[in-house]
Amino acid sequence: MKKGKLIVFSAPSGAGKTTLVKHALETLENIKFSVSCTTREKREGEVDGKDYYFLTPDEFKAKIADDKFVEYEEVYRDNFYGTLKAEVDRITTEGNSVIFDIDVIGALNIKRLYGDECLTVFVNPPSLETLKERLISRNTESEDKLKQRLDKAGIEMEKAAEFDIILLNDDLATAKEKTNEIITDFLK
Ligand SMILES: Nc1nc2c(ncn2[C@@H]2O[C@H](COP(=O)(O)OP(=O)(O)O)[C@@H](O)[C@H]2O)c(=O)[nH]1
Ligand SMILES: Nc1ncnc2c1ncn2[C@@H]1O[C@H](COP(=O)(O)OP(=O)(O)O)[C@@H](O)[C@H]1O
Repeated sequence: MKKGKLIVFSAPSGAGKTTLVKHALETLENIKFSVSCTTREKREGEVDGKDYYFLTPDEFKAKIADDKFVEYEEVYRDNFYGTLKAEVDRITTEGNSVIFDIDVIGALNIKRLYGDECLTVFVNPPSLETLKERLISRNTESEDKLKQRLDKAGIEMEKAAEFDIILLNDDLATAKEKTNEIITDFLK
């Protein structure tokens, strides 16, 4: 059986990567989502084991000590996020490809580990102003968390050139179409 490949979507918070990754998962075959571990609080509508594995900081640290992660990061102050080795192995050995929604540093680390078997896609918002509007309209973050995410966005956008592909998410329908085209081409 052909082993699956890895497709990593990354972007500043609010750029739309979760929306685009969900669309790809709903409309394309043979790709599965790499469910990450996180210590952040569950948002309304999120499901443990589907959106994330929600862990306590102690549970997360135990997994670090047991060397269970391909990569992990302290993404925003006090919050850990990480990709489990077992998650990637399970999906690829089934013959499926893995799609990730992870931060910029994590994405570039995965690329370094998997090379040509991995495609990195940076989702670019049309502007920082639009990014802010999208984050406010998503209505998931407190004032303090919103600021953390916007502060980090500028630094993340400087890393865009290190990705294989930069995808503009302006008109949503166009970006969804482009997302599926990029993935289909890579998996050919
Ligand atoms: N390095 C790394 N980053 C992750 C992982 N899972 C999620 N992230 C990133 O952590 C950041 C925060 O994610 P989240 O709290 O869901 O907020 P959102 O990006 O605003 O929807 C985003 O950039 C995610 O892509 C992971 O396993 N590893
Ligand atoms: N092209 C777009 N135009 C307008 N709103 C969008 C677009 N893409 C995503 N959104 C909205 O912006 C918000 C942030 O998108 P989300 O996918 O959660 O971003 P991320 O996962 O990158 O943080 C959501 O409310 C989403 O519905």
